Amino acid sequence: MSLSGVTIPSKTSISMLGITISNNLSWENHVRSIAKSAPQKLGFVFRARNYFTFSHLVMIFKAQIRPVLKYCSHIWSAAPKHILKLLDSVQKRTILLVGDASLTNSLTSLEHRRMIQSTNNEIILHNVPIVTPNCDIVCPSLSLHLEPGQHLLITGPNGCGKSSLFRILSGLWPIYGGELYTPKNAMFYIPQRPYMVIGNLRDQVIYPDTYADMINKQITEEDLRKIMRLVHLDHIVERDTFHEVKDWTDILSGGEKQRMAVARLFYHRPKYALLDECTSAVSIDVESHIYQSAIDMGITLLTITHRPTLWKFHTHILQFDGTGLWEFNRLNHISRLDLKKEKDALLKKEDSIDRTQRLDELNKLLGEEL
Ligand SMILES: Nc1ncnc2c1ncn2[C@@H]1O[C@H](COP(=O)(O)OP(=O)(O)OP(=O)(O)O)[C@@H](O)[C@H]1O
Repeated sequence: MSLSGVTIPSKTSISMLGITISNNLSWENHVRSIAKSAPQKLGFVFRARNYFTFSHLVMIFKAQIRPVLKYCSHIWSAAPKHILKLLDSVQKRTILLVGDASLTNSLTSLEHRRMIQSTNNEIILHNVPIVTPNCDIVCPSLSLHLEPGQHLLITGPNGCGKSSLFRILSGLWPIYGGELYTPKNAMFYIPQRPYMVIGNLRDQVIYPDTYADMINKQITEEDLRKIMRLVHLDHIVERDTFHEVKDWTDILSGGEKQRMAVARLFYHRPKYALLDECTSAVSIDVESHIYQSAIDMGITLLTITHRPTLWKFHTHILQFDGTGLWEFNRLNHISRLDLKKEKDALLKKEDSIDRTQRLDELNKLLGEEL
Protein backbone atom coordinates (compact mmCIF):
# COMPACT_ATOMS: atom_id res chain seq x y z
CA MET A 1 0.00 0.00 0.00
CA SER A 2 1.30 3.50 -0.73
CA LEU A 3 0.31 7.06 0.08
CA SER A 4 1.50 9.94 -2.16
CA GLY A 5 4.13 7.65 -3.63
CA VAL A 6 5.49 6.53 -0.24
CA THR A 7 5.16 2.83 0.48
CA ILE A 8 3.55 2.07 3.83
CA PRO A 9 5.12 -1.09 5.27
CA SER A 10 2.65 -3.66 6.55
CA LYS A 11 2.90 -4.53 10.25
CA THR A 12 1.47 -7.30 12.35
CA SER A 13 0.58 -4.90 15.17
CA ILE A 14 0.41 -1.20 15.94
CA SER A 15 0.33 0.73 19.20
CA MET A 16 -2.25 3.44 19.57
CA LEU A 17 -3.18 5.42 22.69
CA GLY A 18 -1.49 2.82 24.87
CA ILE A 19 -3.13 -0.21 23.27
CA THR A 20 -1.36 -2.73 21.06
CA ILE A 21 -3.70 -3.88 18.32
CA SER A 22 -2.57 -6.91 16.34
CA ASN A 23 -3.79 -7.80 12.87
CA ASN A 24 -5.56 -10.94 14.16
CA LEU A 25 -7.17 -9.05 17.09
CA SER A 26 -5.93 -11.66 19.55
CA TRP A 27 -4.85 -9.05 22.18
CA GLU A 28 -2.15 -11.46 23.27
CA ASN A 29 0.71 -8.99 22.64
CA HIS A 30 -1.09 -6.26 24.50
CA VAL A 31 -1.92 -8.34 27.57
CA ARG A 32 1.63 -9.74 27.63
CA SER A 33 3.05 -6.20 27.57
CA ILE A 34 0.87 -5.21 30.54
CA ALA A 35 1.84 -8.43 32.31
CA LYS A 36 5.47 -7.30 31.88
CA SER A 37 5.20 -3.63 32.92
CA ALA A 38 2.89 -4.08 35.96
CA PRO A 39 5.24 -6.55 37.76
CA GLN A 40 8.16 -4.18 37.08
CA LYS A 41 6.31 -1.48 39.01
CA LEU A 42 5.41 -4.01 41.69
CA GLY A 43 9.14 -4.86 41.92
CA PHE A 44 9.97 -1.23 42.81
CA VAL A 45 7.28 -1.27 45.49
CA PHE A 46 8.65 -4.58 46.81
CA ARG A 47 12.16 -3.14 47.18
CA ALA A 48 10.83 -0.08 49.02
CA ARG A 49 8.24 -2.00 51.09
CA ASN A 50 9.93 -1.35 54.43
CA TYR A 51 9.33 2.40 54.09
CA PHE A 52 5.55 1.98 53.85
CA THR A 53 2.69 0.80 56.04
CA PHE A 54 0.33 -1.91 54.76
CA SER A 55 -2.34 0.63 53.86
CA HIS A 56 0.25 2.73 51.96
CA LEU A 57 1.16 -0.35 49.93
CA VAL A 58 -2.49 -0.90 48.99
CA MET A 59 -2.81 2.77 48.07
CA ILE A 60 0.28 2.60 45.83
CA PHE A 61 -1.08 -0.54 44.17
CA LYS A 62 -4.43 1.17 43.51
CA ALA A 63 -2.84 4.36 42.19
CA GLN A 64 0.09 2.98 40.20
CA ILE A 65 -0.36 -0.67 39.33
CA ARG A 66 -4.04 -1.55 39.12
CA PRO A 67 -4.72 1.23 36.54
CA VAL A 68 -2.07 -0.44 34.33
CA LEU A 69 -3.87 -3.77 34.67
CA LYS A 70 -7.24 -2.26 33.85
CA TYR A 71 -6.49 0.36 31.21
CA CYS A 72 -9.12 0.02 28.44
CA SER A 73 -9.91 -3.51 29.64
CA HIS A 74 -13.33 -3.42 27.96
CA ILE A 75 -11.49 -3.43 24.60
CA TRP A 76 -9.18 -6.37 25.20
CA SER A 77 -10.99 -8.37 27.89
CA ALA A 78 -12.07 -10.94 25.27
CA ALA A 79 -8.46 -12.20 25.14
CA PRO A 80 -8.03 -15.93 25.92
CA LYS A 81 -8.39 -16.88 29.58
CA HIS A 82 -4.89 -18.33 29.93
CA ILE A 83 -3.41 -14.98 28.88
CA LEU A 84 -5.66 -12.90 31.15
CA LYS A 85 -4.57 -15.08 34.06
CA LEU A 86 -1.15 -13.42 33.80
CA LEU A 87 -2.76 -10.21 35.04
CA ASP A 88 -4.62 -11.85 37.89
CA SER A 89 -1.31 -13.24 39.14
CA VAL A 90 0.06 -9.68 39.53
CA GLN A 91 -2.78 -8.86 41.88
CA LYS A 92 -2.26 -12.12 43.78
CA ARG A 93 1.41 -11.19 44.28
CA THR A 94 0.35 -7.80 45.64
CA ILE A 95 -1.96 -9.47 48.15
CA LEU A 96 0.99 -11.59 49.32
CA LEU A 97 3.21 -8.50 49.49
CA VAL A 98 0.75 -6.51 51.61
CA GLY A 99 0.05 -9.53 53.80
CA ASP A 100 -2.89 -7.96 55.65
CA ALA A 101 -6.18 -9.57 54.59
CA SER A 102 -8.32 -6.82 56.12
CA LEU A 103 -6.76 -4.36 53.65
CA THR A 104 -6.63 -6.58 50.59
CA ASN A 105 -10.18 -7.94 50.92
CA SER A 106 -11.44 -4.83 49.13
CA LEU A 107 -9.26 -5.67 46.10
CA THR A 108 -11.87 -7.69 44.27
CA SER A 109 -10.67 -10.16 41.70
CA LEU A 110 -9.80 -8.87 38.24
CA GLU A 111 -11.41 -12.02 36.83
CA HIS A 112 -14.82 -10.74 37.82
CA ARG A 113 -14.81 -7.95 35.29
CA ARG A 114 -15.25 -10.58 32.59
CA MET A 115 -18.32 -12.14 34.14
CA ILE A 116 -21.17 -10.45 32.34
CA GLN A 117 -23.70 -12.99 31.21
CA SER A 118 -26.65 -12.63 28.92
CA THR A 119 -30.35 -13.10 29.50
CA ASN A 120 -33.25 -12.97 27.07
CA ASN A 121 -34.95 -9.94 28.52
CA GLU A 122 -34.15 -9.18 32.13
CA ILE A 123 -31.46 -7.13 33.84
CA ILE A 124 -30.17 -8.90 36.95
CA LEU A 125 -27.53 -7.62 39.34
CA HIS A 126 -26.60 -9.85 42.22
CA ASN A 127 -24.27 -8.30 44.82
CA VAL A 128 -22.46 -6.21 42.21
CA PRO A 129 -20.26 -3.47 43.72
CA ILE A 130 -20.10 -0.09 41.99
CA VAL A 131 -16.37 0.59 41.70
CA THR A 132 -14.86 3.61 39.92
CA PRO A 133 -11.72 3.43 37.75
CA ASN A 134 -9.80 4.78 40.79
CA CYS A 135 -10.94 1.67 42.69
CA ASP A 136 -13.21 3.72 44.96
CA ILE A 137 -16.19 1.67 46.04
CA VAL A 138 -19.23 3.95 45.83
CA CYS A 139 -21.67 1.13 46.56
CA PRO A 140 -20.34 -2.14 48.02
CA SER A 141 -23.12 -4.41 46.82
CA LEU A 142 -26.14 -3.78 44.59
CA SER A 143 -28.84 -6.32 43.75
CA LEU A 144 -31.66 -5.67 41.29
CA HIS A 145 -34.04 -7.61 39.09
CA LEU A 146 -35.75 -5.71 36.29
CA GLU A 147 -38.06 -7.01 33.59
CA PRO A 148 -39.32 -5.27 30.45
CA GLY A 149 -42.04 -2.78 31.36
CA GLN A 150 -40.58 -2.06 34.80
CA HIS A 151 -39.49 1.53 34.32
CA LEU A 152 -36.84 2.44 36.89
CA LEU A 153 -36.23 5.87 38.38
CA ILE A 154 -32.77 6.24 39.94
CA THR A 155 -32.22 8.91 42.58
CA GLY A 156 -29.66 9.91 45.18
CA PRO A 157 -27.27 12.71 46.09
CA ASN A 158 -24.43 13.88 43.83
CA GLY A 159 -21.61 11.38 43.44
CA CYS A 160 -23.56 8.43 44.90
CA GLY A 161 -22.96 6.28 41.80
CA LYS A 162 -26.03 6.74 39.59
CA SER A 163 -24.10 7.36 36.35
CA SER A 164 -21.49 4.78 37.37
CA LEU A 165 -24.25 2.16 37.46
CA PHE A 166 -25.13 3.04 33.84
CA ARG A 167 -21.47 2.73 32.85
CA ILE A 168 -21.43 -0.76 34.35
CA LEU A 169 -24.74 -1.78 32.74
CA SER A 170 -23.65 -0.56 29.31
CA GLY A 171 -20.34 -2.42 29.60
CA LEU A 172 -18.14 0.71 29.69
CA TRP A 173 -16.80 -0.18 33.14
CA PRO A 174 -15.88 -3.69 34.24
CA ILE A 175 -17.45 -5.40 37.23
CA TYR A 176 -15.36 -6.56 40.14
CA GLY A 177 -17.70 -8.85 42.03
CA GLY A 178 -21.13 -10.44 42.13
CA GLU A 179 -23.02 -11.39 39.01
CA LEU A 180 -24.41 -9.24 36.21
CA TYR A 181 -26.86 -10.51 33.61
CA THR A 182 -28.08 -8.28 30.80
CA PRO A 183 -29.79 -8.97 27.47
CA LYS A 184 -27.34 -8.77 24.55
CA ASN A 185 -27.33 -5.61 22.41
CA ALA A 186 -30.41 -4.35 24.21
CA MET A 187 -29.09 -1.31 26.11
CA PHE A 188 -28.95 2.18 24.69
CA TYR A 189 -27.17 4.75 26.83
CA ILE A 190 -27.90 8.46 26.39
CA PRO A 191 -25.66 10.82 28.36
CA GLN A 192 -26.50 14.41 29.29
CA ARG A 193 -24.19 15.74 26.56
CA PRO A 194 -24.64 13.49 23.52
CA TYR A 195 -22.04 13.09 20.80
CA MET A 196 -22.71 14.43 17.29
CA VAL A 197 -20.92 12.68 14.42
CA ILE A 198 -19.28 14.09 11.32
CA GLY A 199 -21.81 13.79 8.51
CA ASN A 200 -25.29 14.84 7.44
CA LEU A 201 -28.47 15.08 9.48
CA ARG A 202 -29.45 11.48 8.65
CA ASP A 203 -26.11 10.26 10.05
CA GLN A 204 -26.90 11.98 13.37
CA VAL A 205 -30.18 10.09 13.71
CA ILE A 206 -29.00 6.63 12.68
CA TYR A 207 -25.62 6.68 14.54
CA PRO A 208 -23.90 4.26 15.07
CA ASP A 209 -25.62 2.63 12.06
CA THR A 210 -24.42 3.43 8.55
CA TYR A 211 -26.73 4.29 5.66
CA ALA A 212 -26.31 0.68 4.42
CA ASP A 213 -27.50 -0.59 7.84
CA MET A 214 -30.53 1.67 7.62
CA ILE A 215 -31.42 0.32 4.16
CA ASN A 216 -30.96 -3.27 5.41
CA LYS A 217 -33.36 -2.55 8.26
CA GLN A 218 -35.83 -1.23 5.64
CA ILE A 219 -36.08 2.12 7.38
CA THR A 220 -36.97 4.97 5.03
CA GLU A 221 -36.39 8.71 5.19
CA GLU A 222 -40.13 9.06 5.79
CA ASP A 223 -39.66 6.96 8.97
CA LEU A 224 -36.83 9.28 10.03
CA ARG A 225 -39.06 12.28 9.37
CA LYS A 226 -41.71 10.79 11.71
CA ILE A 227 -39.07 10.27 14.40
CA MET A 228 -37.89 13.86 14.00
CA ARG A 229 -41.50 15.00 14.42
CA LEU A 230 -41.82 12.98 17.66
CA VAL A 231 -38.80 14.77 19.16
CA HIS A 232 -39.90 18.16 17.81
CA LEU A 233 -36.96 18.53 15.45
CA ASP A 234 -38.90 18.57 12.17
CA HIS A 235 -37.98 22.23 11.66
CA ILE A 236 -34.32 21.19 11.31
CA VAL A 237 -35.23 18.71 8.54
CA GLU A 238 -37.17 21.47 6.75
CA ARG A 239 -34.26 23.88 7.14
CA ASP A 240 -31.26 21.66 6.36
CA THR A 241 -32.68 18.46 4.73
CA PHE A 242 -31.30 15.05 5.70
CA HIS A 243 -28.39 15.28 3.28
CA GLU A 244 -26.47 18.43 4.07
CA VAL A 245 -23.17 17.86 5.91
CA LYS A 246 -22.65 20.40 8.68
CA ASP A 247 -20.87 20.81 12.01
CA TRP A 248 -23.84 19.64 14.10
CA THR A 249 -22.02 20.03 17.42
CA ASP A 250 -21.85 23.77 16.70
CA ILE A 251 -25.16 24.25 14.92
CA LEU A 252 -27.57 22.48 17.29
CA SER A 253 -28.44 24.00 20.65
CA GLY A 254 -28.00 21.98 23.87
CA GLY A 255 -31.71 21.04 23.93
CA GLU A 256 -31.69 20.15 20.20
CA LYS A 257 -28.67 17.89 20.66
CA GLN A 258 -30.49 16.12 23.49
CA ARG A 259 -33.58 15.69 21.31
CA MET A 260 -31.36 14.35 18.52
CA ALA A 261 -30.03 11.71 20.92
CA VAL A 262 -33.63 10.72 21.71
CA ALA A 263 -34.29 10.52 17.94
CA ARG A 264 -31.43 7.95 17.86
CA LEU A 265 -33.14 6.04 20.63
CA PHE A 266 -36.40 5.98 18.65
CA TYR A 267 -34.55 4.85 15.52
CA HIS A 268 -32.82 1.95 17.32
CA ARG A 269 -35.76 1.00 19.60
CA PRO A 270 -33.69 -1.00 22.11
CA LYS A 271 -35.28 -3.07 24.89
CA TYR A 272 -33.78 -0.79 27.55
CA ALA A 273 -32.87 2.91 27.50
CA LEU A 274 -30.37 4.23 30.04
CA LEU A 275 -31.31 7.91 30.28
CA ASP A 276 -28.78 9.96 32.24
CA GLU A 277 -30.33 13.43 32.67
CA CYS A 278 -30.59 13.26 28.88
CA THR A 279 -33.50 15.70 28.58
CA SER A 280 -32.39 18.24 31.19
CA ALA A 281 -32.28 21.04 28.57
CA VAL A 282 -35.61 20.06 26.96
CA SER A 283 -38.83 21.83 27.94
CA ILE A 284 -41.05 19.91 30.34
CA ASP A 285 -43.97 19.42 27.91
CA VAL A 286 -41.77 18.13 25.06
CA GLU A 287 -39.93 15.91 27.56
CA SER A 288 -43.22 14.36 28.70
CA HIS A 289 -44.20 13.59 25.07
CA ILE A 290 -40.80 12.00 24.53
CA TYR A 291 -41.12 9.75 27.60
CA GLN A 292 -44.65 8.70 26.68
CA SER A 293 -43.57 7.92 23.10
CA ALA A 294 -40.68 5.78 24.37
CA ILE A 295 -43.01 3.78 26.60
CA ASP A 296 -45.53 3.40 23.74
CA MET A 297 -42.71 1.96 21.60
CA GLY A 298 -42.10 -0.72 24.23
CA ILE A 299 -38.78 0.69 25.42
CA THR A 300 -38.14 0.10 29.15
CA LEU A 301 -36.70 3.19 30.80
CA LEU A 302 -33.95 3.48 33.41
CA THR A 303 -33.82 7.16 34.21
CA ILE A 304 -31.61 9.47 36.24
CA THR A 305 -33.42 12.77 36.59
CA HIS A 306 -34.01 15.60 39.04
CA ARG A 307 -37.38 16.51 37.51
CA PRO A 308 -40.45 15.36 39.51
CA THR A 309 -42.53 15.72 36.31
CA LEU A 310 -40.90 12.50 35.07
CA TRP A 311 -41.73 10.38 38.13
CA LYS A 312 -45.11 9.37 36.72
CA PHE A 313 -43.48 7.48 33.84
CA HIS A 314 -41.76 5.03 36.21
CA THR A 315 -42.97 1.97 38.09
CA HIS A 316 -39.95 1.32 40.35
CA ILE A 317 -37.39 3.39 42.19
CA LEU A 318 -33.77 2.74 43.13
CA GLN A 319 -32.75 5.22 45.78
CA PHE A 320 -29.09 5.59 46.82
CA ASP A 321 -28.45 7.35 50.13
CA GLY A 322 -24.91 8.54 49.33
CA THR A 323 -23.22 6.30 51.91
CA GLY A 324 -23.25 3.17 49.73
CA LEU A 325 -26.68 1.99 50.89
CA TRP A 326 -29.71 1.81 48.59
CA GLU A 327 -33.38 0.81 48.45
CA PHE A 328 -35.26 -0.71 45.53
CA ASN A 329 -39.06 -0.42 45.67
CA ARG A 330 -42.18 0.00 43.63
CA LEU A 331 -42.70 3.70 42.96
CA ASN A 332 -45.86 5.43 44.13
CA HIS A 333 -45.35 8.70 42.29
CA ILE A 334 -48.40 10.37 43.83
CA SER A 335 -47.27 9.94 47.45
CA ARG A 336 -43.74 10.93 46.40
CA LEU A 337 -45.11 14.13 44.82
CA ASP A 338 -46.99 14.86 48.08
CA LEU A 339 -43.72 14.57 50.02
CA LYS A 340 -42.02 16.87 47.52
CA LYS A 341 -44.83 19.45 47.87
CA GLU A 342 -44.56 19.26 51.67
CA LYS A 343 -40.80 19.81 51.43
CA ASP A 344 -41.16 22.82 49.09
CA ALA A 345 -43.77 24.37 51.43
CA LEU A 346 -41.54 23.78 54.45
CA LEU A 347 -38.56 25.39 52.72
CA LYS A 348 -40.63 28.59 52.42
CA LYS A 349 -41.77 28.54 56.10
CA GLU A 350 -38.64 29.63 57.94
CA ASP A 351 -40.41 30.19 61.31
CA SER A 352 -41.74 26.60 61.69
CA ILE A 353 -40.43 24.93 64.92
CA ASP A 354 -40.00 21.34 63.73
CA ARG A 355 -38.79 22.46 60.31
CA THR A 356 -35.24 21.08 60.42
CA GLN A 357 -36.21 17.67 61.73
CA ARG A 358 -39.06 17.23 59.22
CA LEU A 359 -36.83 18.49 56.36
CA ASP A 360 -34.25 15.85 57.29
CA GLU A 361 -36.96 13.18 57.26
CA LEU A 362 -38.31 14.35 53.90
CA ASN A 363 -34.83 14.48 52.38
CA LYS A 364 -34.22 10.92 53.52
CA LEU A 365 -37.57 9.74 52.14
CA LEU A 366 -36.97 11.49 48.83
CA GLY A 367 -33.29 10.52 48.65
CA GLU A 368 -32.27 14.13 48.13
CA GLU A 369 -29.30 16.16 49.41
CA LEU A 370 -29.30 16.73 53.17
N1 LIG B 1 -14.07 8.17 35.20
C1 LIG B 1 -13.99 8.22 36.53
N2 LIG B 1 -12.84 7.96 37.17
C2 LIG B 1 -12.77 7.98 38.52
N3 LIG B 1 -13.80 8.28 39.33
C3 LIG B 1 -14.97 8.56 38.75
C4 LIG B 1 -15.14 8.54 37.33
N4 LIG B 1 -16.42 8.87 37.04
C5 LIG B 1 -17.02 9.07 38.24
N5 LIG B 1 -16.15 8.89 39.25
C6 LIG B 1 -16.44 9.05 40.68
O1 LIG B 1 -17.40 8.09 41.03
C7 LIG B 1 -18.30 8.63 42.00
C8 LIG B 1 -19.73 8.44 41.48
O2 LIG B 1 -19.87 9.24 40.31
P1 LIG B 1 -21.22 9.23 39.45
O3 LIG B 1 -20.98 10.06 38.23
O4 LIG B 1 -21.68 7.84 39.27
O5 LIG B 1 -22.22 9.99 40.45
P2 LIG B 1 -23.73 10.43 40.24
O6 LIG B 1 -24.53 9.80 41.32
O7 LIG B 1 -24.16 10.16 38.82
O8 LIG B 1 -23.59 11.99 40.52
P3 LIG B 1 -24.35 13.27 39.89
O9 LIG B 1 -25.73 13.29 40.47
O10 LIG B 1 -23.52 14.40 40.36
O11 LIG B 1 -24.33 13.12 38.39
C9 LIG B 1 -17.92 10.08 42.18
O12 LIG B 1 -17.17 10.18 43.37
C10 LIG B 1 -17.06 10.39 40.98
O13 LIG B 1 -16.09 11.36 41.28
